[in-house]
Amino acid sequence: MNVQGRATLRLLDKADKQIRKLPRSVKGAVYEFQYKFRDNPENPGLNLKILEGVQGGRLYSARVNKDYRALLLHAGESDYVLVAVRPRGEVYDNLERFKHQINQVTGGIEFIDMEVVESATASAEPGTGQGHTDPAEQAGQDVPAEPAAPDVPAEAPRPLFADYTRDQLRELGVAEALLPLALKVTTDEELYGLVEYAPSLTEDVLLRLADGMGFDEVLEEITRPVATSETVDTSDYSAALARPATRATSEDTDIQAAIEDRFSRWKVFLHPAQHKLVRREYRGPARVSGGPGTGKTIVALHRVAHLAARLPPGRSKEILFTTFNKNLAADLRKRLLELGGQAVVDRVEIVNIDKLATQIVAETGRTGRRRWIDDQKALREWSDLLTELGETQWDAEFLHAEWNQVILGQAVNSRADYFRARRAGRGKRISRAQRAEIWQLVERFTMRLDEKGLWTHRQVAELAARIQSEQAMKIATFEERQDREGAQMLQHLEQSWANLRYPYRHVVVDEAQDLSPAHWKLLRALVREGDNDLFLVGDTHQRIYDNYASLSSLGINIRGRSARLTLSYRTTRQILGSALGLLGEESWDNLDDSTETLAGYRSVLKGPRPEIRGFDTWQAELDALAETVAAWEQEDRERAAAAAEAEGEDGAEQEQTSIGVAVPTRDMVSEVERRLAREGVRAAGIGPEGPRLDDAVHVGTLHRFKGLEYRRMAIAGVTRGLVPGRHIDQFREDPTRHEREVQRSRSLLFVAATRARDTLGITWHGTPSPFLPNTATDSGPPGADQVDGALFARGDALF
Ligand SMILES: Nc1ncnc2c1ncn2[C@@H]1O[C@H](COP(=O)(O)OP(=O)(O)OP(=O)(O)O)[C@@H](O)[C@H]1O
Repeated sequence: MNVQGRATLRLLDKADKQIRKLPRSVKGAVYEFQYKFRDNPENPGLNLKILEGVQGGRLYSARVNKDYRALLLHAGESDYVLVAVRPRGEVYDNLERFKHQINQVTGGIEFIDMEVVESATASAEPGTGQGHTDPAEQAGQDVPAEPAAPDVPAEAPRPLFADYTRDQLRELGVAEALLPLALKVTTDEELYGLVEYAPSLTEDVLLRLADGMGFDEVLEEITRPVATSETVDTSDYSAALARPATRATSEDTDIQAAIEDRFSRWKVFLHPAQHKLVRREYRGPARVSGGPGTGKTIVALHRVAHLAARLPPGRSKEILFTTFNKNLAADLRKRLLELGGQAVVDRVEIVNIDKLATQIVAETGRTGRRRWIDDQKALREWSDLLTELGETQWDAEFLHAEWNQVILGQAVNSRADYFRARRAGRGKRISRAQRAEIWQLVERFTMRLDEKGLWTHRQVAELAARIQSEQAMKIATFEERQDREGAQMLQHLEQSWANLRYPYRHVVVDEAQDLSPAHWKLLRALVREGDNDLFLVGDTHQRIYDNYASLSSLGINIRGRSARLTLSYRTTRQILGSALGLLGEESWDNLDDSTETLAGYRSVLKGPRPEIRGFDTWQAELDALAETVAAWEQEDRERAAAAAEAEGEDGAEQEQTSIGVAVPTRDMVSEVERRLAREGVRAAGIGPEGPRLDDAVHVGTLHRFKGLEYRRMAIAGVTRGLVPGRHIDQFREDPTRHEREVQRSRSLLFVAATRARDTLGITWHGTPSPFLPNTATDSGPPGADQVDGALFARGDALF
C-alpha cells in the first residue's frame, strides 16, 4: 500500500545497460530523481507527462535534469517502472519506436526502444576480431550490406531463423515487436546486436535456436519454465508487474546498485534461469553446473540469502556455506555481506571445507597438538617407513596414492571395506593378499604420523566425516527410539542424547568439483536428509585438485535435480572459444558416474581475440611480458583519465587495476614479480589467503587464479615440460593415472584462461605446450569454433 502522494519506482531489466553508459553526473541526477519521484510524482519540478502517441497510453516522461528525461511506464495506481533515460532531444521524436507489451507467454512487462535495438543489430561488425583479418574470419563475412562484386552473382544470405515462422517464434515467447527483425538477421554478430537490448526471454530463445536447439527443446527447456499458468490479460499492467516474469528491481537501493557498474548488477538482476534455481523447492540434494562465468557462485550466494530469509527467527548459524579454498571462503563472506547484509551473514557459517573438518575434529578433543604436512612431506615419511621396515615390494609413491585416493579418498575405514573398495583409475591390479599387505602398511604409516604428531588434510577430512557420520547414526537411532517409546523415553533421557541434533538445516557448496569423497561424507552427515538439504554448484572442467567423487555412491542423490547454466557473464566469446579449445577432446564426469558437457556454453560479450606468441628463451618471454603489462597499465590509466574527463564511461570500473599474470611454477612467480618491479610495475603475489595487495598487478601460479576474475590476463610459460609439468612423466607406466594428470593440467590452463574478462594473452618459450592450438595439428584446437570460430591468432604483435 502506498502512502498518499508517494509512488513506487522500479527499474526494468536491461534498462540499466544504457543508463550505465550515461555520464556520471547524469547517473547522479538519476539517483536524486528516483527519490524525488517516489516521494511525490506530482512534484512540478519533475514535469511528469504522458507521451501522447505511444501505443497503450501509459508511457510518461519526467525530468531528470535539464538535458535528460526518464521514460516511465505506468503500471497502475501509483506504480511506475523506469524503462529508460534519454537525452531530452531524443525523447519526443519518432515516438512509435517505443514499444511495450505484456508478454503473452510469461505475463511479464517488456519494453523495447526499436531504435536502440535496430542500431545495435545494424552496427554488428562482420566477424569478431578487432583489427585481425585472418582467412577464417573473412570467410564468415557474408554481410548483407556488402555489395557483391559485379561479376559474381549475389546470393542473398540466408536468415538465421529461416526455418521458423513468426507464429513459432511468438509461441516461444519472442517479443512481438522484435519478430520482424529476428526473422531478418543473417549472422551471429547481428543476432548478438539484436539480443543485447532485447527482453531476456527473447535473448534466450533466439540464442538457443541459433545454437541448433530444436523448437520443441527450446519450448521445453527455455520457454515452459518461465511461462505463466494464468491466463494473461495483456492490458493488465498491475497484474503483470506483480509477476516474477517482470524483471524489475524491488528495493529502493537496487536502482543505485544496478546502474553503479556492471559488476554489481548480479546483486539485482538474476537471469530467469538463475532465479529459478535460487527459488526452487528441492526434495533433496540439488546441483548446478555450468562453464566458467555463468554465475554459479552468484546463484549459490542468492540461494544462501533466500534460505536465510526463510529461517525461523533466531541467532544460530543454521546454514553452512562452504568451498574448497580459504581465500574463496573469505570472498564468499564479503559478497554475501554485500548481498544480504549482516542479518544474513549472522545466520550462515562460511568456512572452507578443510577448516570445517579441522574444527569438528578439534571439538572432540581427540587430537592433541598436531602439525600439518603436505604431500611431499608425507611421501618422505612413507619412504622412511619403507626403509626402516626393509620393505621393497611397494614404493612410497604407490602407497601414498593408494592411501590418498582409495582409502582416504573413498573414506574407507576398515580392512573389510578396503577389500571391497573400487580402485577405478588406479591402473595396476592388486590381489586380495596384496590388499591385506597394503592395509597393514597403511596402519603402520598412520600410527607413525600419530606418534610424530603429524597429519594431512585428507586424513582430517576422513576423520571428521567419520565423527559426523557416527553422530548422524546416533540421531537416527534416537529418533527411532523416540518414535517407538514416545514420552516414556523422554523421562529417562540422558543429557548426551538430549543435545543430539544436526548442526545445519541447509548446506550450500561452491566449487563442488574439488571436494573429495570424505568431504562429501562429512557434508552428508551434517544435515538431515530431506527438502533443500544440499545445494552444490561447480564445474568439473575446472577440477584442479586430485579429488573425484561419485555423489550417488556417497548417499547424495542429485538425479532429477541437476541443472546447467550456459550463458557466461564474464568472458567474451572470443576468449571463451579459445579456452574451450584448450580442453581438447577429453571426456569429463558429472560428479555422478556420467559425463558432463559444455554444449550451448556461450557469451554475448565481445572483445579482441586472445593472442599467443612464442619466444626462444624464458628471458625473452619475461621481457616481452613486462613490456606488455606495463603497456596495459598505461593504457588503463589513460582510459580512466579520459573517462573521468569525458564522464562518459564508468570511471570507477576503469580506474581499478585489474591485471593478472599466471605462470606454472612458484619460482616463475618470483621471477615475474622481480621483472615487473624493474619495469616500474607494482606487482603483488597471490597467496593462500588471496592477493597480497588489491591495487597491484596480481601474479600467481595457475592454481591461485581459481575463482578470481581480471579485466586482462597474461598466462606465461605455457611451454612443453611446464604445462603439463614434467613430473607427470613418472605416471607413464600407469596410463589411467597419467591421463588424469593430463586432464587436470588442461583444467588448470582452462581455469586461468577463463579468468579474463576482456583481454587474454598466452606466451611460451622454447617448445609450446601440447595444449596450445596449432602445435599438435595445423587445423586449430578441436571445439574452438564451437562458440565463435575463433582460433588463437598467432601474430607478430604481442597480445
Ligand atoms: N545475472 C547476472 N547478471 C549480471 N552479472 C552476472 C550475473 N550472473 C553472474 N554475473 C557476473 O558474472 C561473473 C561470473 O559469475 P560467477 O563468479 O558467479 O560465475 P561462476 O560460474 O561461479 O564462474 P567460475 O566457474 O569461473 O568460478 C561475475 O562477475 C558476476 O558478477
